[in-house]
Amino acid sequence: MKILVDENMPYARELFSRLGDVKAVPGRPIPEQELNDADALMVRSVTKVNAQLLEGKPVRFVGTATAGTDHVDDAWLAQAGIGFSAAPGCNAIAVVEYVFSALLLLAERDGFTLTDRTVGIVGVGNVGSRLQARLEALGVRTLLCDPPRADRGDDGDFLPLETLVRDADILTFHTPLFKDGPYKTHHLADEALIRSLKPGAILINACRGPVVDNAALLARLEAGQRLSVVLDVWEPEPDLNLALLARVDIGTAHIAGYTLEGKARGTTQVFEAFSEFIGQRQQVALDTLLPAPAFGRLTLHGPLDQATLKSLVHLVYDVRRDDAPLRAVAGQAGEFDKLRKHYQERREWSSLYIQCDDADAAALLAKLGFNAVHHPAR
Ligand SMILES: NC(=O)C1=CN([C@@H]2O[C@H](COP(=O)(O)OP(=O)(O)OC[C@H]3O[C@@H](n4cnc5c(N)ncnc54)[C@H](O)[C@@H]3O)[C@@H](O)[C@H]2O)C=CC1
Ligand SMILES: O=C(O)C(=O)[C@H](O)COP(=O)(O)O
Repeated sequence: MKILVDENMPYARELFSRLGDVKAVPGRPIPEQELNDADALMVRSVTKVNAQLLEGKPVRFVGTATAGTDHVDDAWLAQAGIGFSAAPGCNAIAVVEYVFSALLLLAERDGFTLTDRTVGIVGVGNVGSRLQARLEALGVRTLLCDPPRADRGDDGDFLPLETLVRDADILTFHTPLFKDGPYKTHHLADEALIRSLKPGAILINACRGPVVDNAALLARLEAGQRLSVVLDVWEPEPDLNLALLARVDIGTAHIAGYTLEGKARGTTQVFEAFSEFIGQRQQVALDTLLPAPAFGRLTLHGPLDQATLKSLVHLVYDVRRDDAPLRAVAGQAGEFDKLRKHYQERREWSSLYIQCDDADAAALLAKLGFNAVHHPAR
């Protein structure tokens, strides 16, 4: 059995070779001749999976090691009898930590305290709900918008998008990309929405580029609207608008979800789904795959304030590490994808073991997702 895997999928060769012959290939563009004798295809978000790619090919299963599935025509796969699995939630923690890294940076630069700000979260799924939990643990007020969940009667105080636009100081988008339908998210942040944001607001998009109308955003920034912007995703990718990149406060190459843990979870989730699909069910413990992190352990003396939290967060991941390289190469053919392919290892906060002599600091850091314990000073 031949299993084609995207070369940007850590641990794929190691895992899938338990089930068949593995060939690693680029995802954009994917070498289509490799599909002529492939039984299974494991992709990431850069590969469009549809009839045009797979009609008449022997592929019986497609896995995508991603949370988003807008690159996959799952309705066509279903009618063609091709099995399909995504990796919901695999990189949600990574995206949350990206957002925190950006917010703590802007807070220090602009001299504000996060607990004095209200954060509007649009899309309260795997990413949005974890972001809400961590912000609330820190004492930050959140406002939530998720019409599909509200319509399903899920627990939660879901508000109309207009309320978030009116009341939030920070508006962050974590929805799928729906091009149409009752919950359409394409250009959800349009000119009118952007214009209505509070003066000095922060707009974050770490879901899919077209959820924010990039041309309208650029026009508002060029018109002098007081707005800070964090963009991890662009309209379009990989050929983002250079004028927009020059105007945003933080700009990165669609790497918010790129922790090693997040990517490894993506690979293991599709591996487990495929093993089940072929009747050879296997499960993988993530910690058997991951290497030891660069920072093992540290001691925190005294209480946790915002500046200390920023130091800890940025010790693990500082978003500037990804902003500068994008600005350096944007506009050069192939460089956006190269940044993503050769991504420097990044870990999650849980990889940092922190001994705190202050019990409240330990409890808060643990709630935020660090591996923190209280260890009284002697
Ligand atoms: N930048 C990156 O590296 C990453 C980007 N993503 C993107 O972020 C999206 C969200 O990720 P997850 O939270 O894991 O997905 P999820 O599917 O768990 O959550 C999405 C939430 O958005 C809600 N939603 C759908 N339509 C909406 C609308 N019109 N208005 C408001 N809410 C709406 C859904 O009901 C759901 O609760 C993914 O679909 C993916 O496109 C995800 C991971 C990494
Ligand atoms: O999971 C998702 O959805 C994402 O956006 C991924 O983090 C994107 O990574 P690639 O699949 O494009 O490598």
